[in-house]
Amino acid sequence: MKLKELAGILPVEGTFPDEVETGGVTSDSRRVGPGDIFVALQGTKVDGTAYAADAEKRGAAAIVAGKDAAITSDRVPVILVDDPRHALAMMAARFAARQPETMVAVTGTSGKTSVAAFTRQIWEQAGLAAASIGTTGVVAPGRNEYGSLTTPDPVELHRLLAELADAGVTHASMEASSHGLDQRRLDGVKLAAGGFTNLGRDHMDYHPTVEEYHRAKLRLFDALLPKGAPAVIFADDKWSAPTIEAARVAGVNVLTVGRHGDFLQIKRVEHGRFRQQVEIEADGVFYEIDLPLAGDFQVCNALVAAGLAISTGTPTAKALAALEKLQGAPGRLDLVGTTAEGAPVYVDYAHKPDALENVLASVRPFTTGRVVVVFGCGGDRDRGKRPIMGEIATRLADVAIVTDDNPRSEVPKEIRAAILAAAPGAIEIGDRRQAIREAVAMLHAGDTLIVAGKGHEEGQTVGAETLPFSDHEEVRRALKEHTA
Ligand SMILES: CC(=O)N[C@H]1[C@@H](OP(=O)(O)OP(=O)(O)OC[C@H]2O[C@@H](n3ccc(=O)[nH]c3=O)[C@H](O)[C@@H]2O)O[C@H](CO)[C@@H](O)[C@@H]1O[C@H](C)C(=O)N[C@@H](C)C(=O)N[C@H](CCC(=O)O)C(=O)O
Ligand SMILES: Nc1ncnc2c1ncn2[C@@H]1O[C@H](COP(=O)(O)OP(=O)(O)OP(=O)(O)O)[C@@H](O)[C@H]1O
Ligand SMILES: N[C@H](CCC[C@H](N)C(=O)O)C(=O)O
Ligand SMILES: [Mg+2]
Repeated sequence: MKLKELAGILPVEGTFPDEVETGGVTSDSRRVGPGDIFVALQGTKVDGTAYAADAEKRGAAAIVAGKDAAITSDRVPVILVDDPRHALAMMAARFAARQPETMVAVTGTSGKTSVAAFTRQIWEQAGLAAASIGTTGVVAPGRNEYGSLTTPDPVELHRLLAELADAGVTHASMEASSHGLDQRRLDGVKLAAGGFTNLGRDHMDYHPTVEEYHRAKLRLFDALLPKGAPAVIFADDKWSAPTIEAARVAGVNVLTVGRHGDFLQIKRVEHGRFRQQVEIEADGVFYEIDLPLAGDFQVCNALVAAGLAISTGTPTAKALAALEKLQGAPGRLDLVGTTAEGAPVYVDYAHKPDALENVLASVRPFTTGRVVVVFGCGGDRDRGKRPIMGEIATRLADVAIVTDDNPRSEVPKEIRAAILAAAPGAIEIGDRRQAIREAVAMLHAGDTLIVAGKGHEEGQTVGAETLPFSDHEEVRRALKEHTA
């Protein structure tokens, strides 16, 4: 592609020789090949402008950087723009030039992975070639692979979307993380609809205030969705009202779901350990749904997913009927087994306060005995959430066991101490395997155990090393020992 064809994204018209030919775009100098455009980003760790010379040496055809960058070159054009991350994403979209026709994105503190997976499953049941992209990776026909970020970097994302389109995928759902939205990773993706689940404390090590965190999430509605596009918003969260308000101001078509929802309204829920009965009203028609998932929050996720599918063309009755066959996303209130006396053991991904609060509250209605929780907090992550999660665990569980969850470079005992400071009566067992074993061993009939924080993860990161570790496997092993 000629550099001048990128006018509109880059201010190149008339400034550079027409013959500058470009082959692709990257923000990583180490990946620059001859003819690529290198975009120098101001990162959170290093300043990408420091690598411009390196990129030039590797054959970059042009360098793009922020307005205040001090880069000069005698050999290649240096183009300064207001927002280099946006320019990177838009160029990546232009080079890829294709994506699945119908794409939706969901944001919120909790529930994104579940909603993305559920939307894909509803489409699949409607006979469509569908994909989902998020924390648990990419799932598409004949493809199921793990990825490292919830919202991939734009160059990788647009490459992936082109691959999916080439493979015949017509519908794709993806997670829009606040980092992804803030860093413009989704810019250039043509979205047909957007979803919002909830907002709570998360990533306070990245976003200075919760308002700025909310602002980042709102980019989905005011910067990415076209005017008039459906915005499916869960109506029962404490952040629903400001979200609905902001989405209306942005000019998108707000469709609310939940107990206070207008588009899909929950009339009644009967909670069970393995499934729940839900009555929904949509456009004056009542639907009885036998949802094969536990946890009130899964009703929210299922409805946001149904809303996204319906608003992008799946008939309401079909989308709601599909909810009866949903499979939970791996590690999200995932029933691994029961003790001989019938006490269920779930593996869950709650690693932030609101998620922990929700998951513990959601098992209470069907727990006649004690709610037992095993959890920890990750190292090198938001330290402020530790006492908050300690308080939640002791308030909502009858037995709280504090253990390790990816201590990374921190001293594990100090992380545990920060949780325990707000968790009087909690039991401390640093070794996660032992913690799970002891929790399973103490279960009686009527109890429920939740092993929270790791969900689908398959490792425990201690220092710089990630040791293989799976909560699923540990629970299975402990259940076997317990019943032997
Ligand atoms: C804090 C954060 O979000 N960082 C992301 C960000 O990196 P950065 O721009 O800060 O990178 P940096 O290391 O400071 O480097 C600056 C620039 O110099 C370039 N560079 C660097 C070295 C070199 O030799 N040459 C060179 O060109 C880098 O490629 C980069 O463009 O942009 C990169 C490309 O998109 C991401 O890979 C990277 O994610 C890191 C790995 C990460 O851990 N991110 C997490 C926190 C994250 O994004 N999580 C969210 C939410 C998770 C959830 O709650 O579900 C997610 O979407 O996954
Ligand atoms: N709608 C919801 N409301 C509150 N908590 C939820 C909701 N959905 C899921 N959770 C809790 O959050 C955990 C993570 O769910 P999920 O992976 O679907 O969310 P996510 O937004 O993708 O999270 P992450 O940002 O960590 O990837 C679940 O295991 C559960 O504990
Ligand atoms: N995407 C999140 C996941 C955290 C999961 C939890 N197990 C932890 O390690 O804190 C992060 O990397 O911060
Ligand atoms: Mg996720």
